[in-house]
Amino acid sequence: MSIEIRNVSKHFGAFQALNDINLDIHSGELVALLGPSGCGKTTLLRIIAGLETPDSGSIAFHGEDVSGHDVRDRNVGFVFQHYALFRHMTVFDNVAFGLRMKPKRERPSEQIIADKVHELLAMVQLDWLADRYPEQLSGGQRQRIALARALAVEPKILLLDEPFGALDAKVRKELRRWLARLHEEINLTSVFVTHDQEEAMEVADRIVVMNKGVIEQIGAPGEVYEHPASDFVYHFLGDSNRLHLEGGQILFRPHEVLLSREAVAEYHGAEVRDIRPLGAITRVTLKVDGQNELIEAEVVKDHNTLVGLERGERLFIKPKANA
Ligand SMILES: Nc1ncnc2c1ncn2[C@@H]1O[C@H](COP(=O)(O)OP(=O)(O)OP(=O)(O)O)[C@@H](O)[C@H]1O
Repeated sequence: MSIEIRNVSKHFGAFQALNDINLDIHSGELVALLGPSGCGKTTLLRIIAGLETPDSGSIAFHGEDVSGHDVRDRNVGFVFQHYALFRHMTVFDNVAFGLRMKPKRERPSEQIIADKVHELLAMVQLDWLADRYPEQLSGGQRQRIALARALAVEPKILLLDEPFGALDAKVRKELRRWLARLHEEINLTSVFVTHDQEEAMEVADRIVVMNKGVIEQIGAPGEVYEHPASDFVYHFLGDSNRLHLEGGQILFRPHEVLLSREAVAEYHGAEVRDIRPLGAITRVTLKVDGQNELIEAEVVKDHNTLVGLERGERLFIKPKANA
């Protein structure tokens, strides 16, 4: 099911949270809304869900205007960061909840509900936890159960608001990959809010970069990273360095740098301030002559300039030509 967002604006008092948002999300797509805190991501997600009403503009699902439809009639699933499971219910009952709440005419039999719940729990690979209570689960397990619960009513659209925000880095990574795989298996349209560019790059088919209530850029992860439409997008999508030159400046990413132990024409002399091995790469912090802003260079850990390198030594650097 596709989602068409047309000229959506939203104020909270004098504050404009969304300013004339236009966005088409294709059927089966996994789209990330990415931007800094307060840029309006959650507000847009809530408007898609029907939890919030825009001041102007419309939302259509597959061409049908749903602006006037109540949240219950939109058939969307949610997974929100703090959208807790019901504490007094087992995992099984949590996942069954949405089906049991259906009006009597549409409600499946208990047997069909049980089959469906076990199928969903198997899909999130947690069927063995069916009889547990939420407090007996880890954070990552709870998020997967929340996802199973959201999927139980077979929504055509799934909305995720920082679903992995509260988890530690390793579990987040596992869950992200798992979500991307799951998304390929069941043909859902999903919109995913995050302020973490790595999360958006890793999971999404397309990224919508937002800032101060407007969309700065829409594109595939590689596209927005390689061809940022604005300085804001460039800075938001990854670490960046600024080298001041006579009559201008160059922006470049930490990996877009050439290093040398010897002075070379067009290279800039710099003092090594810090050397951080980060696994496969090593980050070197440099103070370039004549500028106070530090530069971070990232090179493979066995790069020849790193051999025996110590703080305080001199290196020579040059941003790569395509930077
Ligand atoms: N109900 C409300 N009343 C007043 N202001 C609100 C309300 N909801 C949101 N806002 C404001 O609108 C702006 C956008 O909020 P929103 O939650 O959409 O941001 P966000 O991009 O999701 O940020 P975060 O990443 O911090 O969740 C914020 O400045 C927020 O304070």
